[in-house]
Amino acid sequence: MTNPNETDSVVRVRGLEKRYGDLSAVDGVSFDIHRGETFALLGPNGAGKSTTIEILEGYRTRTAGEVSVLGTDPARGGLDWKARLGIVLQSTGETGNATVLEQLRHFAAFYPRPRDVDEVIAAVGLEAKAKTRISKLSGGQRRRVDVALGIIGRPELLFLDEPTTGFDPESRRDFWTLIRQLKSEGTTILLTTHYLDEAAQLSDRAGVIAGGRLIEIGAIGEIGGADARIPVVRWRDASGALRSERSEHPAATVAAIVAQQGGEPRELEVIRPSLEDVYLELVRTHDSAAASETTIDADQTEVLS
Ligand SMILES: Nc1ncnc2c1ncn2[C@@H]1O[C@H](COP(=O)(O)OP(=O)(O)OP(=O)(O)O)[C@@H](O)[C@H]1O
Repeated sequence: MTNPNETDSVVRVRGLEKRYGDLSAVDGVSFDIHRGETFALLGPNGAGKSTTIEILEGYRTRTAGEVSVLGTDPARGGLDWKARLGIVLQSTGETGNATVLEQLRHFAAFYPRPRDVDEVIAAVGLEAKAKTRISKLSGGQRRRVDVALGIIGRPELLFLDEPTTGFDPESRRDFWTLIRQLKSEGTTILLTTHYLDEAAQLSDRAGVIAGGRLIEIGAIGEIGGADARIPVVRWRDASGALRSERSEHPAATVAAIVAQQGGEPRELEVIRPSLEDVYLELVRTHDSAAASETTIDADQTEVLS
């Protein structure tokens, strides 16, 4: 059956592969991003996130697979297509002699329907630095310039590759407000981040990529499956041993422990696994499966040789 949303896919990726020599950096990845949604691509260092994003942005060629971004193959995207994208690359690129205001005005002129430069400067919290040279800004402030440049063209699709690296906690919260505002205006967003709380706060859906493969995809609250979010009750029992039990009815479990121990259990806590807990478990399971596959391969090589 066809996915009813499939026709509304802003990004459509099927069987994407990227090899660097012998290394398979992206290995058969498929996913869609629907209009207006925020999709997080999560995964450990070297998983293949930036490679995937840069292929979608038209910055990297692919080895195999089909890709469509705003209805166009990025390998053949022209200037009109590029003007519909907003891109915040992983590395901080802006170091020039221009001031924040000059740089934004300069870039705004490339787009047919740019946002108001002063509004963008305010949105990224750089009013006090508008007339400062970018080379004199702190790392976190330069990152805000990157974000400002990414949104100045009023993009339909915004790529954010680790956008808040180097932000202080308050700036991250301000950034989240900005992203929510862009989302409410209908912007489709592809986000990569190592801050799982950020992904949980901002995204509608997420894909987890490890070793170049998509190991999980789904609604942000359902990643890892329903069981992954079952609360865990932890306590220290009468012998001093640390115990834990997953329970869909944690209050009843706690009551049973109290009854059994005849009093307040020591160090009692009820934890609802966060996206970070679920993500770490997924990646750990993937790593141990990949390690045992390697062992099996090595064993077979021995038998065959
Ligand atoms: N230009 C390149 N030439 C060779 N190998 C590369 C190149 N770019 C990336 N790789 C390799 O491809 C794999 C995927 O890299 P990629 O940058 O896509 O990972 P990532 O998921 O974005 O990681 P991070 O979270 O560290 O940014 C890594 O093993 C990396 O070393």
